[in-house]
Amino acid sequence: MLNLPKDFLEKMSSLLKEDYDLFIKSYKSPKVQGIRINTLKIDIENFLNINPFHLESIPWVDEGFFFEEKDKPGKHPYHDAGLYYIQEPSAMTVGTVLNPKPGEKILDLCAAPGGKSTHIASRLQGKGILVSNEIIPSRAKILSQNIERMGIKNCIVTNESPENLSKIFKGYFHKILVDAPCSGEGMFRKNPEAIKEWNLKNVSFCADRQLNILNSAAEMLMPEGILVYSTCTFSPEENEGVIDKFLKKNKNFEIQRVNTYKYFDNGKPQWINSTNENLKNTIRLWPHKLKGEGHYIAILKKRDDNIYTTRKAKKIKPLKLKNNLKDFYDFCNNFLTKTPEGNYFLFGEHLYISPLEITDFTKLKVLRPGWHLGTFKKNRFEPSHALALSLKSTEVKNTIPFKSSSEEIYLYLKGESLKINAKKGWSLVLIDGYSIGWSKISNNTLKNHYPKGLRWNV
Ligand SMILES: C[S@@+](CC[C@H](N)C(=O)[O-])C[C@H]1O[C@@H](n2cnc3c(N)ncnc32)[C@H](O)[C@@H]1O
Repeated sequence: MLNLPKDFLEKMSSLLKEDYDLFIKSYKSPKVQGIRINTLKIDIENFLNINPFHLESIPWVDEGFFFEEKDKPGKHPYHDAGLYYIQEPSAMTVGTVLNPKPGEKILDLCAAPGGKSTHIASRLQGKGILVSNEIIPSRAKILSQNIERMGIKNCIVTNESPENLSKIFKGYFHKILVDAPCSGEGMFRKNPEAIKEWNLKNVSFCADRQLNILNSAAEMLMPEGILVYSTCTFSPEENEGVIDKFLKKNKNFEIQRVNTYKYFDNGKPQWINSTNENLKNTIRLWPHKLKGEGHYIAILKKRDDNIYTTRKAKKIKPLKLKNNLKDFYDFCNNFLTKTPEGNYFLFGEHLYISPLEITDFTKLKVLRPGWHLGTFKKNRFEPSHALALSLKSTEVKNTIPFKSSSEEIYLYLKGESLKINAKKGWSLVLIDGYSIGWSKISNNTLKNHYPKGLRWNV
């Protein structure tokens, strides 16, 4: 049994009353774990046909499945191929509640390590724009790697404060997710480290910070836009309390009912002595009521009051470096069945396609300005790992198909060269038909282009 703080236990006992014993009992059961199928790469039925794990459907998320501890999906090559994302089952609810639709412009304001962003991207199905932002640089890097691993093309990764972002993107987004930094009470079972950082002072610090983040988010939403707020904590101050304060200041927002599922609980206005009965239309997920950890989710809708207009942004500039593009076109003609098209954008020697119609990145810290296609080297173009992971086998001329049961796939992931009888040039390595990385063939040898930092060393 975890060593939970006394103040926390007293507070939960006074809030939960007769449910308290059940709640405490939930800390004796093991944490629940899930994978979410990346439908950008594989549909659910096809995944279930090749599934090597012991999976059970998560009833409230179409793409979600519980797995068993012994499965270790993080250590299977399918993970490296981006066929799924390991995500806590309650956390998967947030992407479902946001309900992204292809073509929408969506901001994930507190995005690292990327669970919800990768869910949003899979629902966008490559259409629309996702801006994934993370304020902490090291975490933003991990976010960017996860966006790459999942083969996402239409995402920009930024490393900014919500306040700075709001200066650039006024009234720009259809939907914004604020998955706020919180006191993490709902994750004590999954991440016991969070227990050490918990105290009542921190709860109130988190609540103030959450309100500031929400206020910045509100400015970036277009009229009729949807703002989803979520936390992984139980504390009413950080949940109903933050929403109540936000609504008092932002009169042009209203709560929208979250579709409930039989194991979800409703928000508790009585816990913050609020008269706003609409807070009951927000939801709480409890570890003693479902197979998942603690979460809180609210949907806020912005009324059309015409006070915000989309900022006039600079349009994408066409590329001037025609010679350099020739190497890219040569690569596409030789090795792809179709040239990727869109707003080409050069970031140093790196070629991207930006999903944004604006390029005013000068005032923003941008880690990934869009779909990374590759790098211009001397007299040649080298395709990127991001391009490999986003391509389907039918989109390239040459493939090296390995089975997940083969020895070769493990040798490839370890970065080894292999003797192989295949056509000269760039070839996409596949695992059971799904892209996992590049190789270059010459003299019947596969030169390994799996990124050095990702190679397996076991
Ligand atoms: C709950 S986590 C996000 C988890 C993520 N949405 C996911 O599903 O993988 C909250 C994130 O907010 C970031 N954060 C911390 N302070 C912040 C601030 N002042 N403004 C915005 N984000 C902040 C944290 O670094 C953290 O990565």
